[in-house]
Amino acid sequence: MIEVRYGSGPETISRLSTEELRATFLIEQLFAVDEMRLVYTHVDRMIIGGCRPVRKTVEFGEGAPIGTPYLLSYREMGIANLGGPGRIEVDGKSFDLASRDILYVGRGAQRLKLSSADAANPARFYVNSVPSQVDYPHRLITRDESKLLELGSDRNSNKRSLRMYIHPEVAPSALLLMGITDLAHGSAWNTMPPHLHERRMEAYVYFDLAPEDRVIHLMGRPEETRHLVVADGDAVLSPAWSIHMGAGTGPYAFVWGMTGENQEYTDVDPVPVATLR
Ligand SMILES: O=C(O)C(=O)C[C@H](O)C(=O)CO
Ligand SMILES: [Zn+2]
Repeated sequence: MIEVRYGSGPETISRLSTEELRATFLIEQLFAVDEMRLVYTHVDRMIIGGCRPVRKTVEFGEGAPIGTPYLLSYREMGIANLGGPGRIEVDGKSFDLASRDILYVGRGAQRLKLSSADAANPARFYVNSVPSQVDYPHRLITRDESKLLELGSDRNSNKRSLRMYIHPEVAPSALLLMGITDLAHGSAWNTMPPHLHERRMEAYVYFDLAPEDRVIHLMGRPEETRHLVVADGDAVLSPAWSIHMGAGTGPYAFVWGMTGENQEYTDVDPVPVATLR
């Protein structure tokens, strides 16, 4: 079984109730204990998943739910570890992931096994997978190997460190991009100025949020924004027509993943804040 999200067009967003908006664009509490939860989205066919192996090794990779021999017969995948140290075995080859490392899994992988080094401090694995017709080797990308961009300012409460992991300048892939952004202490706003990228969709998962805190995530057309109130471990879908930005009531970080026509991180149209409605 795989959950399916069909998404929605920009013309319907103003008619959706809060619950409908959440059911369409928000994936709540993604990180299931001892099982891989996978959500198949029809937003550029990105599959989003999450898992916390605590008492056992979690295995996945079957293709039946998506009609292919294996899940990754025609797909590539990024798996970020957002928790304690963990291990991923891909067809018998082991990769040890520290917190904030990302594993790139190339097309053709068949069986994946996920485990935690310490059940008291379990790994938290976050998955983005997109269609691929190219073979790139599996590759562990450590936090130190990622490309760091320091963004924002204290004045705008949007200081943050953006790290690119699956990106042409760091680790090649067919069409997946993936990275992690950390807000600086005292800053609240991510993705400022907001932007659109007509040629790519995007997904965020927010993490390292205290249980009592929330991120107010803004989405929608610039001239008609909506908001989603998001908790730790929730993922948000951002179709190509939607802005994506947010402010937290406390410290947080998020993983961003993208796919579409290109991998040009700078192929974006900034939207001046003053034009938002
Ligand atoms: O805080 C940011 O800025 C981001 O992390 C932006 C995302 O990477 C993004 O929206 C890429 O298109
Ligand atoms: Zn973006």
